[in-house]
Amino acid sequence: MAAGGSAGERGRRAREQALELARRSREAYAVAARWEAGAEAERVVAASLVSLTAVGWRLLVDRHWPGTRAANIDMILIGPGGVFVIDVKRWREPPAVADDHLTTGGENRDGEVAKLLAMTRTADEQVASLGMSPVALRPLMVFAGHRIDARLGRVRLLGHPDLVHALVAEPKRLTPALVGIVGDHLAQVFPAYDSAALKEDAAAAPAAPVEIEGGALFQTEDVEKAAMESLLHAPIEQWMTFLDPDQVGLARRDWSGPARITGPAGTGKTVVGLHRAAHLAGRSSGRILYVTFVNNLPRVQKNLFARMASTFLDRVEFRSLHGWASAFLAERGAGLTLNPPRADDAFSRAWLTVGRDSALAEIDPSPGYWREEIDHVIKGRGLTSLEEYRTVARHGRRTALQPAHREAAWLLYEEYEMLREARGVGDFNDVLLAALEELRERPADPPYSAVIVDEVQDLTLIGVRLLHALSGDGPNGLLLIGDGQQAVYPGGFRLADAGIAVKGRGAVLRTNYRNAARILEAAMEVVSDDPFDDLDGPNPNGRRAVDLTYHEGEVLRVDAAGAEEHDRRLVEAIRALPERDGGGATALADSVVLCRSRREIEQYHRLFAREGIPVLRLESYDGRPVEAIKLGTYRRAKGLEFKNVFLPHHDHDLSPGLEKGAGAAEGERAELARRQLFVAMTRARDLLWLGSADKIHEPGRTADNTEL
Ligand SMILES: Nc1ncnc2c1ncn2[C@@H]1O[C@H](COP(=O)(O)OP(=O)(O)OP(=O)(O)O)[C@@H](O)[C@H]1O
Repeated sequence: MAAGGSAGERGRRAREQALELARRSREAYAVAARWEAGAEAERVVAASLVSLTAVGWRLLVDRHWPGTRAANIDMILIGPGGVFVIDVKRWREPPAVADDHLTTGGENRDGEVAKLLAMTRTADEQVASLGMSPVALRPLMVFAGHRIDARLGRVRLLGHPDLVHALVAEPKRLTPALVGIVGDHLAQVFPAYDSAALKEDAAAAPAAPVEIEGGALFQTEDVEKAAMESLLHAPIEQWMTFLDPDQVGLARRDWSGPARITGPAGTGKTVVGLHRAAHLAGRSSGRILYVTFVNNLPRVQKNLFARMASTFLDRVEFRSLHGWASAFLAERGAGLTLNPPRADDAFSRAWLTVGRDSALAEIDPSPGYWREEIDHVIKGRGLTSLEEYRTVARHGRRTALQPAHREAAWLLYEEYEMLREARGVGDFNDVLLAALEELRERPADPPYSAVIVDEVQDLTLIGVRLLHALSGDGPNGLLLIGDGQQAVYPGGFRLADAGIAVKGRGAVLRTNYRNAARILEAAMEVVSDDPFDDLDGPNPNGRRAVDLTYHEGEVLRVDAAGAEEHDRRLVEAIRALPERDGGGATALADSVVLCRSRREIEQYHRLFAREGIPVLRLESYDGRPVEAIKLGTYRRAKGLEFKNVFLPHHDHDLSPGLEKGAGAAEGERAELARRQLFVAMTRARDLLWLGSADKIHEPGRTADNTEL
């Protein structure tokens, strides 16, 4: 069901709200008449805002600006749509916005914008102490007697006829109780200059309704339309406005150089990253790059950001690392033909020629292990000579290599490079290497004022170097967010290898806001014995201290006698979702089936098609609700979350045979498989369905694990 009830119900509520506002506007006009003896136009502005108090808003008028001797803030408006710091302007000539400047009658008025922004920053401090993010606080310039609806950076500019419906249309951020709490707090810290000037509640004023000269304060139909629009949007989630004190502190902190945020799964790292992007966008006019490894995540993050801080949407670029690097190279006219299948083919040939029968087979006879060695260790670290490779610490790779193995691996790498170049194609690492070279020769223009990297643990060293080259070491320039326990690619590095120093600029989040306790416990069980690497060193203990925010949840384990029964029970469980969700018809929208391989995905896609269950592949998912079950790989699910998560054959890669008596390389593979499963399990908020079958159809391993 769409947000806010049925269409008929929404329409009725929107109409009621508009009529109530129109009725109250007459009373408000009378109140404003006593407050503002000045011009008619100003009285109308005041009356428009006072009338909003009839539908849950609170108005503070003529407040003292703390920290100044005599300055005042015209008004502060607190309501369902957030908090607005208001400056009322009575200009003879209409306001105009062009090229990021405010003018009137050809005169520049940027100084007044700067003053309003400075006032807003004081209010930012105050709301932050309540755990409220500055994204919910907006500077608003209202123009008496003129029409305008524009933005200038963070500042919204509205003419009085556009005022009421623009505010009513704002998505819902604050509940009535929160309007009260925030209003009381702000009333205290911004004391009234002359409290007798205007009663905050127009209803309490003993004024008789009067007819307003020149007609109504606003068009009732416009307000009705705006109220409808607001009701159509789902209310903004709580974390988009309120954070815990640690999170607010991190989002607003001033860092003198590169910084780093870590924390176990679901502790709000991305939430902080998004709020920080908004905070930085509000403080400078530069562009901000928000980058992550997985391809579809930027779309999801962009949509979240659009809901929580639409004002800054055009200032923050959400990109995947490879997407950004490819576009950057294309922009510079640097020709590199990215062709992963042909690069794979070059690798297969190289393996057959110099790998398969070499010393490498003693360690691991499967080419996949060595492809990863090249992708993540040799090329991924930008090594250029065997000498370098001989001594490099292969963080995160558990298998020790003798000199003969390193020599053989290097030979394989050189053969691969030769064959790849002969084909005239590049792989994903080549894109990053070329972008880094290009950037070192000709820096980005204009440069980014900040680069925020999410899920940094999935990047190769070259990827991190590239982003560091983009951001530099300046204050608040680079923020690395991630969690080594969720690394789903082998081979790591230390920040020192990338030349990045974060000493004294690191923080750890510890409160899990996502998973129900049972789900987190089941996930932790999988990795509790595995040490993991976090960019600044090894972490010996897989079981980490996490505070939980309590909510109900369930882990459903299904042990089927065979693959057929397993799949039948999976389909049954998916069909039972609406009932579980109390008859809700949108259960599929917040549910996902995650698989270990692409082949398994194809298999389940066919099954769901046969069963008439609508499917949306994660490649096409952008975070907006669609009434279809999502389907994707564990890796593709990085950074996402769903109410219900189904993991068919979840334990297939964890069979004890794989760990016991097997070589170190297989042990390493099993550890990686456990970590990937951990990531998949921690995507679930309320329901985690874990399927296993005694005799299953072997879906096979994909040779290519790349998820780009
Ligand atoms: N302050 C908060 N109040 C309420 N909910 C919150 C808060 N912070 C985060 N959340 C919730 O927790 C969820 C997880 O947050 P987020 O995705 O930022 O975690 P994460 O640490 O990046 O997770 P992961 O590393 O597993 O991807 C969010 O989607 C949000 O619903």
